[in-house]
Amino acid sequence: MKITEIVITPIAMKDPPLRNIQGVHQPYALRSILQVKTDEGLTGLGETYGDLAVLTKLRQIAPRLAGLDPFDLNGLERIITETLGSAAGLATHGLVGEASDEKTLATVLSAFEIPCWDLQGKALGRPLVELLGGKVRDAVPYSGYLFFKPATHNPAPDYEPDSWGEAMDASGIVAQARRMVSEYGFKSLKLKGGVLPAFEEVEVILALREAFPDHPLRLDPNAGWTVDTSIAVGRKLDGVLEYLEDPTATIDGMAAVAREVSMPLATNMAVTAFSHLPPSIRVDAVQVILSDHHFWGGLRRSRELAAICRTFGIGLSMHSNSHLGISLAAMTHLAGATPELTYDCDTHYPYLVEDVVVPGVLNFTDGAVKVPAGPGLGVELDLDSLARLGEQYEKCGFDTRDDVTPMRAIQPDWDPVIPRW
Ligand SMILES: O=C([O-])C(=O)C[C@H](O)[C@@H](O)C(=O)[O-]
Ligand SMILES: [Mg+2]
Repeated sequence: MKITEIVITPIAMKDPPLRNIQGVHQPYALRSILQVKTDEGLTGLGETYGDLAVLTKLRQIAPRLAGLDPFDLNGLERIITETLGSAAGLATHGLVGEASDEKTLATVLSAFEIPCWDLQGKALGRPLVELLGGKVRDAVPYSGYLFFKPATHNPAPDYEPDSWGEAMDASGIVAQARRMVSEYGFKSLKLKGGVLPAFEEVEVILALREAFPDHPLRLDPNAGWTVDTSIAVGRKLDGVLEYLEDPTATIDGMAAVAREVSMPLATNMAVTAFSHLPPSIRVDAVQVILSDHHFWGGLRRSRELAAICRTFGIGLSMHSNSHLGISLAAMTHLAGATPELTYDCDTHYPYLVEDVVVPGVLNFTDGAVKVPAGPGLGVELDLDSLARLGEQYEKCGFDTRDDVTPMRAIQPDWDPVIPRW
């Protein structure tokens, strides 16, 4: 089997005004959808970031992959490494740690690796989970991801406001959690923090604890706090949190907090590449790593990360950014075959109102998504939806994720400073 053509379609999907330390989500989230076509008539699907900097790199690589066998993942990596060379780091939105050449290569590799896996599965007539060693679980549990949010974007886009309404205080977040739990059955809850002053977020967590006595809870202010604030919050939430995620920036900062608090510290900001592991392990900076195949280099690399975590006694969870069904399918196959992944994975999927995959395969039951049974990723591309979301991209008026500018429309003097509290 040989790759003959790669079609890359940037798309924009409606996204609610979700708040975080940087500001607020734009009215559309951007993704790139990949169709890798072969001489055998099979098409492998992929999904990654839609930011122009990523898209440009994908377009640079795509023509060079003509003739490659989708089973040759080492060959894929070689072509990408040779083409990008010592590529300057991709600009990122600041919520997944520092940009670096290592992460640029890992991001681009992952974007093309997933469609190759999809092709391998399709060629063999086997679901991807079987190519990764077989199922260790039939369904992958996800956590309910809670966000502070205003009711509408400002200015409001020309589509119906999202159905989640405003959630800027404890009662709004508890109501959001109730809907997440009743509609999706989530068994754990994660609050995106860094929005209110730290001790107000503590009160929101305590309200969640009261409303959901048995749900493991997580709080993630995306490095919005100083070391001292993080320690004070950690002490106050002793026995309440399953883990505290990225309270403060840097490996040294996390290590200083970890020495003083009882709960595990988790990260998708301080340790986001293999080169971060030795310095982090040396000082026991983090006890849980949120893997993300989109920037850790794909599924093979994610499994290598899992092995390192197992070796060093580090827990493994999974990070998400706003994503569509192709990414959810890849996350579910990976988690379905990775025994080290013992924490419920993150997902933004409940906030999605439009997708490029044909509905029916990816459903949440009791908070979990069944590992798709069809060949490869087990999801089918809906070409009409792809075209519509592609048109939406052309019209949306931006080509890069930016949470700061829309926040300044709400608060003109907004400064996304870290740490804030
Ligand atoms: O765990 C995290 O840090 C994230 O999920 C990063 C995301 O970008 C989140 O902050 C968001 O969607 O605003
Ligand atoms: Mg995080």
